[in-house]
Amino acid sequence: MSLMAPAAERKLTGLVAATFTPLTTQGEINLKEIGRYIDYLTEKQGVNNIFVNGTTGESMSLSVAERKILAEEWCQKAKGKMDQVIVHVGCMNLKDSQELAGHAAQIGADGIAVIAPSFFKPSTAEPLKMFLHEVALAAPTLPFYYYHIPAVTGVNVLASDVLEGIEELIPSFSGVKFSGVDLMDLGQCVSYSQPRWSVLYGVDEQLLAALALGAHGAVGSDSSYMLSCYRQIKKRHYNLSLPLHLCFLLITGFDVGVNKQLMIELSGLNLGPPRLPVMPCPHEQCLCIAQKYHSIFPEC
Ligand SMILES: CC(=O)N[C@@H]([C@@H](O)[C@H](O)[C@H](O)CO)[C@@H](O)CC(=O)C(=O)O
Repeated sequence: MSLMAPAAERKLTGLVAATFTPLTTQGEINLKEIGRYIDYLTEKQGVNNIFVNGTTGESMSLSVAERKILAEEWCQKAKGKMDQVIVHVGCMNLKDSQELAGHAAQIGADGIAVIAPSFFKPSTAEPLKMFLHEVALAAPTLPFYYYHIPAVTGVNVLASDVLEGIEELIPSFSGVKFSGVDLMDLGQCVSYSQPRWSVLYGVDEQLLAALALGAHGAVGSDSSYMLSCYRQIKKRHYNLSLPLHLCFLLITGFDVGVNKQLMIELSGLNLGPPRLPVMPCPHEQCLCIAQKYHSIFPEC
């Protein structure tokens, strides 16, 4: 019997790694690498919490069946090694999202996150909250996080408007993964946040500002390979190196393909290529980014 309190009683804080989805060179999901990935995160990066099948994990390019198999493998391999596994279950339609939410509950996930559907977009907070409510009903006891990422979804509804009154609609509501750049909206979310909620920031380039505004932690792809580095930065007061590194990445053209390749270079994991339409990173560009990374963080 586990002595750990149920996830609903464990507030999610700190740096949560958004994981990449390992694929084979033929583009099929590669379950074999997940155990090694978890060990790399716990042993080399000191990661305790993961966020799977999100943007970094290319969830929207995966089938529902693939997402289920992956979520199951992440949860199984994380047992006894990670504190919490949050599974992103948002899809373009309600039925698939509900199916994945119910599945996440069955496989012992510690929480679910849901993105706004972005083909038929909600134009105000109300229909979005109704959508989130319907998904939450499929897994009513699992901590529920709203995943706000307006630059990707094109859903320009303030996260703070979504949060207002949501605890009455979704009793399992546990916070927001805020991947927007509007720090005023983030601040509003923090001030509206209930004691057991987590406001987790997701734009790594602005993480320091978000923490200053009271965010309780972060969910980011960079935590997969930079967490040990963040600790060095904290120790040595290199506060500016982090945005510097990330800004360099952005200038050189940063997307999931580049990010995945950088993770492969730094971790040695076999993560394979991204799935179309995301293109793999040209080898030269990746070497150049890895070199820059090592020049800014020689000790990492
Ligand atoms: C659009 C995107 O991929 N954003 C990343 C960031 O960590 C991002 O890679 C970083 O800020 C560098 O731009 C995360 O917010 C994504 C994330 O947490 C997820 O996988 O769901």
